[in-house]
Amino acid sequence: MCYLRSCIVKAGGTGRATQMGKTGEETGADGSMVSIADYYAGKNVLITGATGFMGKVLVEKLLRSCPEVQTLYLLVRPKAGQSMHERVSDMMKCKLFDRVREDNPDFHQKIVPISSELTQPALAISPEDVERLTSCVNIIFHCAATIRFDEPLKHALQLNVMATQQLLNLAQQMHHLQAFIHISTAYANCNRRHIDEIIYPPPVEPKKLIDSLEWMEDSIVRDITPRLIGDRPNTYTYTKALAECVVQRESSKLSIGIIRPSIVGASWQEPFPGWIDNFNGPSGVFIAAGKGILRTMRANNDAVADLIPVDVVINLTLAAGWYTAVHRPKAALVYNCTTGGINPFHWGEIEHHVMSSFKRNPLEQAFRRPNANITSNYLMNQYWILVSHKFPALIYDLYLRLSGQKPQMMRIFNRLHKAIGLLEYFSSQDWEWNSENMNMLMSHLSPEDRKTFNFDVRQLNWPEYIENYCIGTKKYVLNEDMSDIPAAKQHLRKLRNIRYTFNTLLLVFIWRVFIARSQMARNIWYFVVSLCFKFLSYFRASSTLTN
Ligand SMILES: CCCCCCCC/C=C\CCCCCCCC(=O)SCCNC(=O)CCNC(=O)[C@H](O)C(C)(C)COP(=O)(O)OP(=O)(O)OC[C@H]1O[C@@H](n2cnc3c(N)ncnc32)[C@H](O)[C@@H]1OP(=O)(O)O
Ligand SMILES: NC(=O)C1=CN([C@@H]2O[C@H](COP(=O)(O)OP(=O)(O)OC[C@H]3O[C@@H](n4cnc5c(N)ncnc54)[C@H](OP(=O)(O)O)[C@@H]3O)[C@@H](O)[C@H]2O)C=CC1
Repeated sequence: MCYLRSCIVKAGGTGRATQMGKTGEETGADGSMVSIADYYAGKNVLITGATGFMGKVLVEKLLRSCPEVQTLYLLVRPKAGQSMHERVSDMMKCKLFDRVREDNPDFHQKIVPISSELTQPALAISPEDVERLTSCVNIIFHCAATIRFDEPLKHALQLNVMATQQLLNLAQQMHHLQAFIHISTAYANCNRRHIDEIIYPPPVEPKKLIDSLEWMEDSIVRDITPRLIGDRPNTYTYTKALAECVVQRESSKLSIGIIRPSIVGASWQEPFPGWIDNFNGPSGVFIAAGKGILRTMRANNDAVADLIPVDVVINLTLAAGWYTAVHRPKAALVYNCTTGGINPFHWGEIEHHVMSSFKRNPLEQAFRRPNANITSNYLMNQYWILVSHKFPALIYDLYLRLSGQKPQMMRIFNRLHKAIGLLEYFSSQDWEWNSENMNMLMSHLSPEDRKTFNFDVRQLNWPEYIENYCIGTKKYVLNEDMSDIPAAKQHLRKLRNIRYTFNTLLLVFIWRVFIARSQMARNIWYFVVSLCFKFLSYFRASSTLTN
């Protein structure tokens, strides 16, 4: 991590290294503010994290709604045996880009991948590429991050904090840079209940932490991590808070905007409703519930579920890029991008709508009928984990073993428990975010831009959104076909019949055991049977009389 320390020292030591590019294009010929699409026309944009969930949506929206944009430079690394070019070309083939492809089949010509590994010295960008970027980039969107909650602290620090610092260093060498937009998270300060659009003092001086961790063995870092992160739940929120501080320190040299989305979910409207491509956050929980695997989770029914659709976040991000470049605010502007204070929806309501949506549009080959319940009671949750997760998993694994297959259900449940254990912190409490800057930004948009770059979540209809979200997980995450819904419904009916049969057999068994042992149980049984007989004979007699 030696080079990382040097880059932070370097950044702190340099004077005003960058002359923020002047364009003279901020206002139209008549003195009015340029529209967002007009602003991006002819601009060169640098994007990190473009292969990720939000990065892809950002690239798509820029190409579709700002068709005159000059070039998108994407910092990408080779991964899983695929070269950077193969990765970008695969990305552009994905369904998300269908609308752009229709409008402009040659859109790929605007995309230039740049090889970069963000955890390496100088971001591992070649000198030629550095030259190219510093001479032409006008705006940077920094989306790359590790969003894993269980990331070892050193790695989270390298990617979320140090890579951000290195990118800021690069930004300062850019001759025509007008805005640097950093994607943070609304939970960077989740140790507070009320969160304003300001950058709070960091939990620790980032440079000091880097210096101290540099010489430490990974095992020691692991041991002291809980002490370091203190009242934050994971290394992710901790390092994102440090990153904000690092970004803010450059705000005298660069025009900076910081976007803080809450829990980013499937798209609301654009490019089509329900687009989602991963298991992160609530998506994995929805899928596990839809497959009938997840039956119980700790969450507060009445706590606000601060989900925000990905297209809303991206529209706000592009608008913030425009505003930052045009207005050049003196201090970094923070935009809390949340729904809770504007159009609240609660975890209890989410549970209800997710369940009813998966009943209407079931997933294929469900393990059990979808029926998940959330509870804030720890003991209750543990009870249901035992009865509804572990017991069925044991039985199913026994069945797999007996039929000569490898048992797998217990392993799946263990992973599920680990994942939901990490999410429960966020579903068991609520936060209040101030969103004045989001409102301020909206008030600066022309009516046309407000439509094209819509981030007005007051219009969001939650039940409809959740329905499209669930369908999106089915279609785009699990690649299931909607035409298979009748078969999936048939499968659910089969599962219901199996359950009824199993329950009946269990009841008869328990009763038989009970009856064999107790005279009182036998008496009750005869009494109930004779009552039924009497009722039946009365019913038959009265129906004969009426006829
Ligand atoms: C009825 C409903 C009721 C609702 C109740 C409430 C629900 C919601 C609750 C609360 C949501 C709150 C969320 C707060 C958010 C904060 C906001 C942000 O700022 S950041 C974003 C958040 N970040 C994360 O969500 C990362 C969380 N994930 C992780 O940290 C790790 O993934 C973890 C620890 C959960 C699991 O790690 P591993 O190493 O065990 O597993 P791995 O490799 O990540 O994935 C597991 C399996 O999933 C597949 N998988 C993962 N992503 C995939 C993809 N995109 N496509 C296909 N498969 C994928 C993988 O291939 C793997 O499957 P194979 O075992 O290999 O078969
Ligand atoms: N998803 C959410 O709910 C929320 C996300 N955010 C923030 O939004 C941003 C984007 O999140 P999201 O799109 O969901 O995350 P993803 O995990 O989907 O994407 C992360 C991106 O970062 C890139 N990346 C990671 N490590 C490196 C590396 N070493 N070198 C180069 N690139 C790297 C990934 O590239 P590769 O494909 O090569 O791995 C990928 O493109 C993050 O900053 C996150 O903190 C904020 C709030 C909520």
